[in-house]
Amino acid sequence: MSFIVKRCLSTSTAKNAINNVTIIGGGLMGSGIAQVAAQAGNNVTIVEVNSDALKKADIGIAKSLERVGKKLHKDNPNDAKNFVEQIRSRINGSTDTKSAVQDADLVVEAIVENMKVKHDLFKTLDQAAPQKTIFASNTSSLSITEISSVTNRKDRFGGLHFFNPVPMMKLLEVVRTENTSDETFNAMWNWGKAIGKTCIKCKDTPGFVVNRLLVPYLSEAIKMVERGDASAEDIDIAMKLGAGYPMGPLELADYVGHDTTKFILDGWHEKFPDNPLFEPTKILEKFVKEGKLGRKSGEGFYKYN
Ligand SMILES: CCCCCCCCCCCCCC(=O)CC(=O)SCCNC(=O)CCNC(=O)[C@H](O)C(C)(C)COP(=O)(O)OP(=O)(O)OC[C@H]1O[C@@H](n2cnc3c(N)ncnc32)[C@H](O)[C@@H]1OP(=O)(O)O
Ligand SMILES: NC(=O)C1=CN([C@@H]2O[C@H](COP(=O)(O)OP(=O)(O)OC[C@H]3O[C@@H](n4cnc5c(N)ncnc54)[C@H](O)[C@@H]3O)[C@@H](O)[C@H]2O)C=CC1
Repeated sequence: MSFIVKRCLSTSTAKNAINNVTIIGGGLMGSGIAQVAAQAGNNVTIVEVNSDALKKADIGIAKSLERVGKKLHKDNPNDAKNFVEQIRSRINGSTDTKSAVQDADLVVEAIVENMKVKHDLFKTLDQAAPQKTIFASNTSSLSITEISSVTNRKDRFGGLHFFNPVPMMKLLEVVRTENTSDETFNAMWNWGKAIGKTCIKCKDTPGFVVNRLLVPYLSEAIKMVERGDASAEDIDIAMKLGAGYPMGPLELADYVGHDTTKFILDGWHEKFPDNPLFEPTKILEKFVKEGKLGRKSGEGFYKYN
């Protein structure tokens, strides 16, 4: 009996199994997604625009894995080192989008938050990837239905929205459109669980669940600074000590990155022009113009070294 059960399980696992994962974009989010997939045993390929970007992703992943390795192997630095090397050996880098998806079971897109750029990418991916490949976007704020509209695999397309920093944040929003098939949704859901995330099911509505609530909150915090209602430091202290958040809203905005924040804001302003929450802000415009993108560039509301 147990043999039959096992055989049935392994057959269904094999059918929906996701082993080869290609992540497009190895920035803040893509490198974290690559790391957790590799930690779960997947063969991972990261696609970036050039070799410098791949190198940066590799360094970021190594640093994060060292933190995880130290925790897992507190008393044995050698085991910690082996852990890091073993996981890194499952991650390859490429600058050739087409060849990187040839054998992919799943492609997760984590490039800039811009519909046109995402459309250009998915047109290329749709031509290059085999029929079996599931496509997912990690978009924060764009419609998955609209992103998928340029492909011929709308049934094999969904959203996998991770949270920053990916290795630490337990949630994964699994987004299905009207066109996402049950098989695709189940494969994405099972993969999310297999890589250790707690999954929630979301419809393709603006901001899904978390960002529908988080964006107005961050937006109002930035407007409070702009109006001079309180300093960034005091607002952050207030929300940490008064509401129990691990980071204040301005620290969090620095953590997300102001280029991404501005992309989100501009996109929602275009979509909801009458909503004052999404009106352009001078602070964000200035930050992005000056290259002050937050933690990743060394300065935003705060300075980092
Ligand atoms: C006016 C208009 C404005 C428009 C505004 C529009 C705004 C739009 C923004 C929308 C944002 C969209 C983003 C999105 O789509 C969704 C998101 O991702 S939102 C972000 C969600 N993330 C959070 O909320 C993070 C909250 N912070 C935390 O949970 C903690 O602060 C954090 C875990 C990041 C760090 O913990 P902390 O105690 O503060 O610091 P430590 O450095 O001590 O770390 C604790 C612990 O964690 C380990 N660790 C941390 N980072 C990593 C890592 N990258 N890899 C591995 N391990 C990591 C660290 O080693 C520590 O472990 P110990 O065992 O405790 O030593
Ligand atoms: N920053 C955050 O906290 C979160 C961001 N997201 C979403 O994840 C996506 C990526 O965001 P981040 O990682 O923060 O951005 P990022 O700017 O850190 O990384 C994006 C990476 O994509 C690369 N890239 C751009 N075009 C590419 C292409 N055609 N092919 C290959 N690589 C390409 C860039 O070189 C860059 O390294 C966005 O859609 C964003 O909305 C989702 C959750 C949280």
